Amino acid sequence: MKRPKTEKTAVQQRIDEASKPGLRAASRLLVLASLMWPVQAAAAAVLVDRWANGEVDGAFVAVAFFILAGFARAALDHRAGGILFRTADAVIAVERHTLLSREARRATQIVSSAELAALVSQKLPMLVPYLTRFKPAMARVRIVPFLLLLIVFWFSWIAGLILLVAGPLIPVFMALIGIAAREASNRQMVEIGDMNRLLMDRLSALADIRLLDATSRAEDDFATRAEGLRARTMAVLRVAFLSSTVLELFSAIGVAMVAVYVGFSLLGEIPFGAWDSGLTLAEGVFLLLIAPEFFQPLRDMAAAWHDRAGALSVLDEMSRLESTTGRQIPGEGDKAAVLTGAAVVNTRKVQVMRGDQAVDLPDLTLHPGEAVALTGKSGAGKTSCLMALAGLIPVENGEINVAGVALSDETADAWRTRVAFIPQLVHLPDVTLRGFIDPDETGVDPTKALNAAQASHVVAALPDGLETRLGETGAGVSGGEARRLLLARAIYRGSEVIFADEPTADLDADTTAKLVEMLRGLANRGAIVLVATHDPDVIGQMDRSISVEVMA
Ligand SMILES: Nc1ncnc2c1ncn2[C@@H]1O[C@H](COP(=O)(O)OP(=O)(O)OP(=O)(O)O)[C@@H](O)[C@H]1O
Repeated sequence: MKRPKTEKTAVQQRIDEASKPGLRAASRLLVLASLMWPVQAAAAAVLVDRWANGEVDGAFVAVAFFILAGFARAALDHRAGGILFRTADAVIAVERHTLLSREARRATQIVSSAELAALVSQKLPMLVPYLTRFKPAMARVRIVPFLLLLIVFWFSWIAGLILLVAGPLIPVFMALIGIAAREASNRQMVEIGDMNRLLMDRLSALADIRLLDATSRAEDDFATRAEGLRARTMAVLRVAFLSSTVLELFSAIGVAMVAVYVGFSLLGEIPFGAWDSGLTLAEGVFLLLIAPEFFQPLRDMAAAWHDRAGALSVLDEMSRLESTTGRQIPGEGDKAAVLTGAAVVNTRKVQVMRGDQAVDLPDLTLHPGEAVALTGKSGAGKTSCLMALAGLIPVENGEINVAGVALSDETADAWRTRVAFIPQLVHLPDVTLRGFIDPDETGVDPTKALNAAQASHVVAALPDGLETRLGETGAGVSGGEARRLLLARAIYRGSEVIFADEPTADLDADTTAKLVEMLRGLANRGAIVLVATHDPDVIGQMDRSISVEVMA
């Protein structure tokens, strides 16, 4: 009865499918390359035989065969290697893109960004040795040893029998070791993710750690984690070394036994084993050269065995992530057909989910040219409302209409091109300020927009002005300055709709007044300006206000 195979996950099936043509082509070339060795072995055997008999006839032909087959083997290996690496790179590029675009669209993140970074940058590349070493080694194991066994049996049933007994022991032991390898790799993968999460967490809290005088505790945490990772990595290496040792042992015993048989047979001590009168010198040399090659595909497979275990752990993690469904940000995060309607915004009985909490949004209609304040108690749902209107969180119930169409997966991308969203906490990418304000590289001077957003002095204070790199590794700017830079970008790009979340928080009265004047100016020029705020002065200067109420 056939044993049921372990179900392949969707990720595994997709990767198998995508890598199949490349792997198939490369495996054919590799099998062909392996079969060059019997040609070389035959040429070497003829050469030794002629030399022992003092004949030179045909020696040059044998040498030529040996060299030509060697070149053919190297060329085939080289070509196969190229195909394999190109295939693996392409598969990983697609998987990385799929993974990042899916996780970027999640409304609620299910893994930390540190774990995701570890998966994308450290774990995904572990599929390369799986695709370039393990898979082709498996393909060769299925063909080459059997063909070589046939050849060996043709000359001697004893040599054939030795290989037949020693060969299968290797896969049996590898399968046993494989279980341990899989578990060790799983534990190592978890540890890599945990280490990255701890690193990100502690780095983002460096100032707090110093303030709380907890530096040595943080160091101890790291030391413990690093020790854990070291132990897990050593466990993987132990399994890898153990598998290599087992394999080397069996292949050495197999080759030695063939050598002993050939030696004694040539000395006439073992008169049986060959099909007729006994082995000739050429046949003996040929068998001696073939025996190690019989084990070579098995050795390659064993050397790549822990690559398989590592890759399967990565595939498991990818499958778990892929099978966890959840709410998604609407749209594809891609370019989309333009929405032609006037930028009127309208909501009806909209409810959004924030974590497990349902947040009800007020029914509202916004027209171009309006400056509106969004008010409400802290936690009432002002930020949620702005995000929903900008198409940054999905709608659970009700409907949002924008530019004459329902805000949906199909329309969200196009809508967002018309919207500028200014959050409370701005994440600045690691690009120059010029690149940040002008991502499409239009080359138009951003000075006017920066002046309008009260941000010109921010630029003046930066070491390289507009060419200063921002973001994590660049020059820092304050929260209020970052929001003004984002406003400058909205002005520069001519955004028709501006959703600003407490844009005047942390600003002095003078800057607040100028900023509000600027926002009013944008509305006067036809933009929709919706500002979430607690500031009564700001509320007073808007055309009207809409209140977000906490539902009972
Ligand atoms: N990422 C999140 N995950 C889970 N719950 C959230 C999340 N963001 C907000 N919430 C919850 O949703 C509710 C609305 O939050 P929201 O930030 O929209 O309120 P807000 O009116 O903007 O508050 P504030 O004036 O303090 O900024 C709050 O109860 C909040 O705890």
